[in-house]
Amino acid sequence: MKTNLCERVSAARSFGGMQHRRPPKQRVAPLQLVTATVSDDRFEAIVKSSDDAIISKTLTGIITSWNPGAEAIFGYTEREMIGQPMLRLFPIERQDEEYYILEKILAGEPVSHFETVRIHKSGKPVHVSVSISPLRDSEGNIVGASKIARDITKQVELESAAEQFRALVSSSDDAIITKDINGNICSWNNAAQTIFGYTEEEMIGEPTLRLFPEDRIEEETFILGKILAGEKVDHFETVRIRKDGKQIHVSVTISPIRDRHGNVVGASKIARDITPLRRHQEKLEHIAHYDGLTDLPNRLLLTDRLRQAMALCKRGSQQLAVLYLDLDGFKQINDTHGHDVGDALLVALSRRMAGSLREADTLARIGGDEFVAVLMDINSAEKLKRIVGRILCACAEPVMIDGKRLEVTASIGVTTYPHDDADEDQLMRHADLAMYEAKQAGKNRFHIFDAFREAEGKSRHVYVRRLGEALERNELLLHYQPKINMKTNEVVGVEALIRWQHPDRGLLSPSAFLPLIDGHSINEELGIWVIGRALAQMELWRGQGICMPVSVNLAPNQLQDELFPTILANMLARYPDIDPADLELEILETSAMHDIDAVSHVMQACRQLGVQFSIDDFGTGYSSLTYLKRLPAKTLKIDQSFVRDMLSDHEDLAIVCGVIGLATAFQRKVIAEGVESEAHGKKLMELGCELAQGYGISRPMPGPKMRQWLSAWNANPAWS
Ligand SMILES: Nc1nc2c(ncn2[C@@H]2O[C@H](COP(=O)(O)OP(=O)(O)OP(=O)(O)O)[C@@H](O)[C@H]2O)c(=O)[nH]1
Repeated sequence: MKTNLCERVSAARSFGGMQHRRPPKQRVAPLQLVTATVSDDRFEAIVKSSDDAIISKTLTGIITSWNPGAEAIFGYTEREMIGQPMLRLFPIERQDEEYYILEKILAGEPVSHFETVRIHKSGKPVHVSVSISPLRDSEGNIVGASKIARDITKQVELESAAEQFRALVSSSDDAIITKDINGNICSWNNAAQTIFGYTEEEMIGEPTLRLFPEDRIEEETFILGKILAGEKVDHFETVRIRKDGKQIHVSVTISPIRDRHGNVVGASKIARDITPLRRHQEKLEHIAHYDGLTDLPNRLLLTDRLRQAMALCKRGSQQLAVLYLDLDGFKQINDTHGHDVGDALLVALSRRMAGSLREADTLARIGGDEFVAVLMDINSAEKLKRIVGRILCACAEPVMIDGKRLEVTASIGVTTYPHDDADEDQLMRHADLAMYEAKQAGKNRFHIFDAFREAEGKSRHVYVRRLGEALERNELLLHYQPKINMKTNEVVGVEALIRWQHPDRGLLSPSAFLPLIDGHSINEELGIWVIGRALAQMELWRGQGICMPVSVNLAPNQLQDELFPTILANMLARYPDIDPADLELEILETSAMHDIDAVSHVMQACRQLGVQFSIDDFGTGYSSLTYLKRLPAKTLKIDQSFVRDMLSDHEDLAIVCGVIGLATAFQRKVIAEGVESEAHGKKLMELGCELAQGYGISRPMPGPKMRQWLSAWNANPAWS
């Protein structure tokens, strides 16, 4: 091609040389003058009114005529172009075309519908289709050329755009499909073939429904409805079926196709295969919601499922159970056999446990060797216990791993909803607390969370605050219950008992508020307050000539407080006239047993101050004799529960006898609480217990009433 072009160029140049031999002023006649046959006004009118450029030029390429069409296409006026070389319109890279054209013309040959590019006066390219014919004089000599050029820029641009579009469609990774208004496919690109597996031949004219899974057929109605309404369906994620039957996830955008009147005549659809993306998402979601080792739901999914289950329960008035399970002795397995064996055991046990649950239940692994199960539709305690028992068995059965027989057990905490009316986090926390209790109780068992106790716990802080206020507002007071020697009828002392004069609820006995602050430090505060108030009362009575021992109850933790003896010493120092031996501190048998070393140490320090001790509720704490020996208590108080029933219950009577025997053996005094009748008193004296306290003698009374009571008692002794 290149050689041809060169040849064309050199031929044209030599032709150009020939032109130079003509006289320079010789002018080529205008087209209309040299055309022998058509030279009338009509011809000129046609030329002038033509939309095409009609131009004539000499054999040297000099323009000799230029019609308005040429002006419209190339931008130059006739005046600007007459006498100018035709080359002025040629882009540099196409200038050799002029030589080629002139060569053809010189050879008497026309150039037909030659599509090329010329330059508009503005510098913009103009696409033209040119036809060039030789112009001859009357003798038939070729004297020039006539050229008709049609502006085809728009057409070329359209074709180019269409071409680009075709390239785009065929190289797209997205399926690009068009369909008619009936849903039949009109075009199908390469990517559509790749994505759906069908060739163009197989799909043209076919309904797009062929790609729809059966359960999604109605989507086509929805899509067509939108399209007919002139609306677009944007990034609609759905599922389609490949030729090989496999399901694929696609994101489709469907737009209406309109004719030039604006009527919707079909739809174009761009479908992207998002199956890998979806799989990836599913994988990520799985990782986010399932435990990597056991493939059980993790805490996140569990919380979600529990929330749904709770909503279901609320609607259907059913009950669910949350089980918090922790394996017993799992660390030992890891330590002895290695982590991998531990892992294998976790997997084996989680399968077993899951197998012992029902379809609707959920088992989740929430960490190390901890699992949570949500059991649905638990309508009886028996059913719950049966399932929990099954899980315990599933865990306790040996597992063979790598020829090793491994055995663990599980501790399970249980709570039920809505009985335990908490949110999902609290339910798990409650089950966890119950699991801890199961561990404490010896493992390989379950413990059911006590929602009632928890409710009490909630009101506890309210009580603590309220009791603090009660102390400040002087709402607390002491009542005193006499203790007598039944044999001598002598009043041997009184026990100070706390009361709360509640502004709304009236006079409250300790059982109404002390259990609610059990374990809280306000207990010790109250204990100190009681001692202070009792000492003040003793001082008052002394002024009235009443001198008798007063016993007060110590808070359980007071005996573990090393500072207590110092506090007590300071209090006693404020009442120098009171004999410390008249102050008796009553301690609970159960709290004294808690830390025998510390307790006996504090008791000894208090004894040094001169105060006495008695052990309250004796018989309820199963103290060992060794403990009893170590506690420097002068008196044992027989718990009222034994005393009250000893007349009818042989076992209680045996305990009362036992305590009296112990007191005698250890040379302690013994006093019976809960003496309600004369018969009780007589029996106790028979058994060797002379000291007594109870409703049969007197109810507790305010301090100011004591004087009156004492004189009445002395005047009328009930025991003889
Ligand atoms: N093999 C294995 N061990 C784990 C994994 N996650 C946590 N652990 C171990 O599991 C043990 C769980 O601790 P504990 O529950 O206190 O151990 P335990 O012996 O069962 O103690 P108790 O519950 O009091 O009976 C720890 O030793 C953890 O290191 C795990 O994914 N695989």
